[in-house]
Amino acid sequence: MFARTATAALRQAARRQGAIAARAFSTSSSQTARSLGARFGTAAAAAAIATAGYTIYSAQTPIQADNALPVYGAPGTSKERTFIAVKPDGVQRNLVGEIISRFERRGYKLVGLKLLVPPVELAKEHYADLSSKPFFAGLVDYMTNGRAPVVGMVWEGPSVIKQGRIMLGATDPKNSGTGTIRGDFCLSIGRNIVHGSDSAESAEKEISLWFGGKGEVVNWTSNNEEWVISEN
Ligand SMILES: Nc1ncnc2c1ncn2[C@@H]1O[C@H](COP(=O)(O)OP(=O)(O)OP(=O)(O)O)[C@@H](O)[C@H]1O
Repeated sequence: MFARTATAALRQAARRQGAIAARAFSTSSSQTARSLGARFGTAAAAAAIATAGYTIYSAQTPIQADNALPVYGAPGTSKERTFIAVKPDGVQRNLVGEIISRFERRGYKLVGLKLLVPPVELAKEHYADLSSKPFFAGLVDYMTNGRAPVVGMVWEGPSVIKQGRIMLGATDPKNSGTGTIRGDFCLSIGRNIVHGSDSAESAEKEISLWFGGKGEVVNWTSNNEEWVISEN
């Protein structure tokens, strides 16, 4: 679907510029998208498909450029960031919208979002601290076997690392309180539907690992920020 969207954007840009008659843009490869963008000029280059997990990079100027801010944000400030993932069981169970909605309604800002089947090496690196556990192989397979993708997200806001973990609930749903995501939707530790960074160090590692590509995290200003974040 993303490939079709990008292709449509390229077609539209080409028509606007009166550049080249419409052609059959049937491919979705990033290389082709980029070369089409180059051929059709700046406007068409606004849509290009990258190889990693159907991420779409916009060539338009970011809404608010903040080049000094690393992708993992600034822990301890209102620009603190955490990595939250909806695991394959959460995607299968149609809980992506519910989970996004909880973070949005709390007031946190979505600054990174992607849908992907993670490569085995990525999952192994993500869970490297669990590599000696008996469930490690099963955990990596469940995350990477492609029976459903993972939705990776970066959320930003004050105390989002700690509060994100509270919103998720205890790792084992048997111990998760009602009102938490796991407490409301899960029964088993092997199918606990979400992941959240557990410290500033984890957030830095995980955001860099999952969203390290150029432009994958977007700095932007929410119009209602002053209504959500203030010490008066
Ligand atoms: N005993 C277990 N049996 C099966 N799977 C487990 C077990 N313990 C942990 N897991 C899986 O490994 C994941 C990572 O475990 P960890 O101890 O790091 O907890 P967590 O940080 O709360 O979880 P996550 O990293 O997914 O947010 C768990 O979310 C769960 O999916």
